[in-house]
Amino acid sequence: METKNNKNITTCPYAKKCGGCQYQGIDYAAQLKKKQKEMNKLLKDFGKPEPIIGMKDPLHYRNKVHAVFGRTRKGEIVSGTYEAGTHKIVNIDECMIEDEISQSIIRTIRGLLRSFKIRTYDEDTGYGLLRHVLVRRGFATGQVMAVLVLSSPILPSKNNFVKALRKEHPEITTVVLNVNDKKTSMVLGERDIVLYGKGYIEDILCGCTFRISPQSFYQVNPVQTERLYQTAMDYAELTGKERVIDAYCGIGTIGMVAAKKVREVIGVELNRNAVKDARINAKLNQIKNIAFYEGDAGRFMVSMAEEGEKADVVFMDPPRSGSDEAFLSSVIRLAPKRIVYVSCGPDTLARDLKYLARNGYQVRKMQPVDMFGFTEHCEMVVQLVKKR
Ligand SMILES: C[S@@+](CC[C@H](N)C(=O)[O-])C[C@H]1O[C@@H](n2cnc3c(N)ncnc32)[C@H](O)[C@@H]1O
Repeated sequence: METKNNKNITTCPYAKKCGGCQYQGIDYAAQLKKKQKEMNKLLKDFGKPEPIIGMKDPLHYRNKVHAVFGRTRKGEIVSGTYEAGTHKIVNIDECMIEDEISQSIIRTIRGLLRSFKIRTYDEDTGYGLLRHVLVRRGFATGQVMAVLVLSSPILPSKNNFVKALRKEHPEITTVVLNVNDKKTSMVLGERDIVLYGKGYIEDILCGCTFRISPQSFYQVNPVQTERLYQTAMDYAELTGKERVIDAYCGIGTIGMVAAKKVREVIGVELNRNAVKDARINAKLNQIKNIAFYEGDAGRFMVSMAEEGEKADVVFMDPPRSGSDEAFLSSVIRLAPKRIVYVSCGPDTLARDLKYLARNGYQVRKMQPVDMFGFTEHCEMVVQLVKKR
């Protein structure tokens, strides 16, 4: 596989079965053109998006690698991804967009299973232990977290297993056992048991240090995330006096990057573990003008609007499904001067922009950022300003 930006890149051998990279075999410059065209078309009612910010190196950018484990009919242990639209596992040795160190950790785990007599989980029968492995690496800190998702809290010979794993990969700084004993397509269960290290990793973005727990959301492409957040800060036009809301805040990244430039930040997030990380992150970075609330962003905004609260700037970064009417209608009541909408779902972004444009906001700037090379996905940052 070629590693440079604009050369033709040979197609990944798993491309068809995996289905994760829709732009396989397409030159990176041509991928960017396709995304630009797509964004221009989708968002044409609101103006013309800026030229897309592409990656310097579009390979191995993902800091999070997930592999599902199972067996073939012949009893061979396999790990990789589900074949598109099925529950058949495609055994993957190498992926061109995932972090290489994390991939090699997953291969090592696959190799260790037999000698430790660890059975992979069978979805149909419910027997077996190892369901998934998730590896996350802090690109700036080098810290690595391996999460073993098991159907039971008991991993036989766990200390020796961790020792054998760390012997091959001394770069691993923490190992967590996640218990998922439900018949579900969700990867992670609710309970985490720390087998080694601190149970989380840290990474650095835009000069702030962030603690990331197994269950918390963290952007998968940290190099482009810095450019994304920088654009979001520029679009917020902060002067130091603002009261800012960071909605759908995850571990508090956007709010904390903004905190140095504003009077006060309020963050809201649904995931309890992410809120816990966010609060610790504020302390870690000695940021005192920020507070985090756990809950649904829509409900939180409704209650703020009912209490007659105001905000100067609202950052919103919802999941791919976008925001909801409770949230959007309350934002309108809070009447911020600017809304900075960060989106990984351009279709739902277009839907939500339509609502905001009908209710007193004007789209001023739109910046596509490529966070997901080789896939059809595109991240967007949009600046909306309140009409006079
Ligand atoms: C795309 S992530 C963005 C997180 C963060 N802004 C960042 O850049 O890392 C979306 C976040 O919204 C959270 N979320 C999903 N539904 C939510 C809801 N109804 N209310 C509040 N947060 C929600 C998710 O847990 C996730 O952390």
